[in-house]
Amino acid sequence: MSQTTVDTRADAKVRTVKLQNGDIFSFNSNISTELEKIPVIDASRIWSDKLEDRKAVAEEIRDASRNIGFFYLINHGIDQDYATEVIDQAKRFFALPEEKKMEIFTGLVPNEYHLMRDIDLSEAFNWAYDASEDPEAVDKTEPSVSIWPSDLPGFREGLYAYHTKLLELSRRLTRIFALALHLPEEYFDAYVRRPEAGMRILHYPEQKHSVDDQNGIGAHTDVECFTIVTQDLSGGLEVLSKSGNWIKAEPIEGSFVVNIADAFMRQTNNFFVSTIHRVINKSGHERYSAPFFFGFDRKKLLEPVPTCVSEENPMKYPIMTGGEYYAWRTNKQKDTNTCNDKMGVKS
Ligand SMILES: O=C(O)CCC(=O)C(=O)O
Ligand SMILES: [Fe+2]
Repeated sequence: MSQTTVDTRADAKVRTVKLQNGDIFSFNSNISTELEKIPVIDASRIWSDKLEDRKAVAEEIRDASRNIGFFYLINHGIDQDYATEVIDQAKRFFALPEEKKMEIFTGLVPNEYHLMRDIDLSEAFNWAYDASEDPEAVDKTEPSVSIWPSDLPGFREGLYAYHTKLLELSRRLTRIFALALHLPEEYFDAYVRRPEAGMRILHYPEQKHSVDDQNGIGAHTDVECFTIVTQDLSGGLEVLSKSGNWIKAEPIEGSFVVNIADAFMRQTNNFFVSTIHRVINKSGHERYSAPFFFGFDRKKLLEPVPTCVSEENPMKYPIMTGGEYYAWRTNKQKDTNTCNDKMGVKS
């Protein structure tokens, strides 16, 4: 996640948001609207044996990914019990005493307990890809890096049961994204044999302050290829549309909210858009969510997608591996003020 600075002073002429990658966006009002809608896509066809079905759903995903960078997936085929279990485990974890949670606070991202109450009103627990929980892992001996709370039986198991399902869905979605980019279906397969697949559970206490003074999570874009968000029924996720309005991503029971993230926007030469979003919990009660951040193998070169570059539209970014990009990006996050980096957009 890339946090931002938002200038929303009452006397500010234009409201702007500055992302960690240096990009500055303006928006009309800090108040969210339901006037624009995020597309709802029936995912049952991604599992169809018929290529025409998979291509049809890919076209819907293509439109959503380039126009708004966000869409809902319904009928995705993952049993609701997995999501319910993860939200229940989140409630159990965040209800632990502060000292207990701080035992696994590392100050590093990811793999940590993460307390953001000073800036944003939320707390998070992150965990990483684990080869032993990936039925398709290429190297089952790869050591696990996540840190787990002690004395919480069933916690790790409940989280990974869902994580493993989302991994399978994401590999399938990667194929659909290849079709969406008018490439052979297997085009990205080699990038996701050893994917990045961090996940987090989040707890947002009810927010009392105004949206100008506080957010659950401030305006940001995600870092990897795409994110799959499971949210409870509280509402609060908002998306900044191209027209400069904050659109509510209203909860749809049993659905996922999927959004394009920065690495995919970069690889598609800005054809897909990584859209700014935030969370404001004014629901009157606590909110829980579980985003899954899916990315390509850090060792692979993030080559430009061939259908997104041409002589008239050359690649806007230097080509680097996923690992180099991630290192540059996390460094950037530490220093919001440096915008002129050779690794960023070509001038
Ligand atoms: O809680 C949510 O609905 C989204 C959280 C999010 O955007 C993030 O963790 O990057
Ligand atoms: Fe996000």
